[in-house]
Amino acid sequence: MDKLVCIKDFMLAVENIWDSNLNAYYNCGADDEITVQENRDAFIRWKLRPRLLRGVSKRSLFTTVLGKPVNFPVGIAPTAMHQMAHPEGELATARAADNSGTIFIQSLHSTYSIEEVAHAAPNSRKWLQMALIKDRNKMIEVALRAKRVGFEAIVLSVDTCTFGIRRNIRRLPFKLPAGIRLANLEEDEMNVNPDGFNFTQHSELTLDCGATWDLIQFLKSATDMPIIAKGIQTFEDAVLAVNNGADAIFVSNHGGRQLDGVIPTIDILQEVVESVGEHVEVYVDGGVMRGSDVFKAIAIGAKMAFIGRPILWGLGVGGQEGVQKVLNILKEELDITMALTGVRSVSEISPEFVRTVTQLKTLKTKC
Ligand SMILES: Cc1cc2nc3c(=O)[nH]c(=O)nc-3n(C[C@H](O)[C@H](O)[C@H](O)COP(=O)(O)O)c2cc1C
Ligand SMILES: CCCCCCC(=O)C(=O)O
Repeated sequence: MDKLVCIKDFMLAVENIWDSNLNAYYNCGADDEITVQENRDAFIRWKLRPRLLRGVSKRSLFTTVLGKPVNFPVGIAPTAMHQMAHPEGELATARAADNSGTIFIQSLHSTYSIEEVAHAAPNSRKWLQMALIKDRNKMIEVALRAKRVGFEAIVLSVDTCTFGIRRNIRRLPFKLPAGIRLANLEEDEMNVNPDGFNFTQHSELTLDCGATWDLIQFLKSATDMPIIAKGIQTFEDAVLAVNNGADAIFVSNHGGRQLDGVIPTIDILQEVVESVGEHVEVYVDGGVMRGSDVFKAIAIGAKMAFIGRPILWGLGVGGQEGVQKVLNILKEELDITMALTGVRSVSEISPEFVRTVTQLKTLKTKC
């Protein structure tokens, strides 16, 4: 792993480790995968404005999220079925998050249970991702189990009432490797009938396209846990989520896996921060691959940036060590970006440090 010095190196390395099945599932996006690419391209359009000679020999990446500390503002977004990437699956991911001092969002569709993850990383910060499943009793039961073992919050994925069309996994078609089970959902169709697994069928059977905003208040009252609305892509929905009780907003397009052709997340962030940022924290994910991407997200107003695929690439390359290295790379890159832009702490990162290419063209300067 010594030769892997940036996140892109991990992305390329894992291609030779995973078979076509895993490469297709983990890396796919929806339809033409335009949004997958544009999430990345949009970061490139945002440019940095470094300020110089500002005495930055001592720097701190420490921040707080939902009132508690993290060592740096990069967390692990929920991604399903980590055991396909590495035998230690979510146990390795949670331990890496713990060692790095950041948050792990465990997917409801994980291959180790919430209790197993809590046991592996008892003192770490953990949130549980909840899907829009039809069975409300199950939703509450799993959330309360998570609360009992120390999960702090529920991340409700409001963008997934069905799965987007992921052509590459249809073409194969994707097959679940033997022995992979959804550990939190014993009676799930996938566990009962693993050979017949098919994403479209699975979403029709288990997910609820009838869900509405009152689900946030329902989940909050039933669990008495903070609810984070994940998948928000407009300021209108950010306001609705907050008015319906959301404690934080997570700007995400699911890494381009749901609706293709949407606005890249980094470009939506500003309108969401302007509409609800005074009341709740705002997080973002989608295409974050460099410490400078994290810096840009924080400058626009995010409290934290999250990463999905890079964690799976780290897991595939080297289990816990691989995930830790991915997190360390982003941490170091963010630190160097801070030094070179002239900021000493995460709280000093502000909108004055970024401009979009379009803003630069219209900018009036005077001396
Ligand atoms: C393989 C894979 C599985 C995912 N599983 C989930 C999931 O179970 N729940 C969820 O809310 N989001 C899921 N996501 C979306 C991620 O949480 C996140 O929004 C996305 O990966 C961010 O983009 P990035 O991969 O470019 O960092 C998944 C993404 C990938 C790539
Ligand atoms: C039966 C497992 C389905 C999990 C889907 C996870 C997900 O959201 C994804 O994008 O893939």
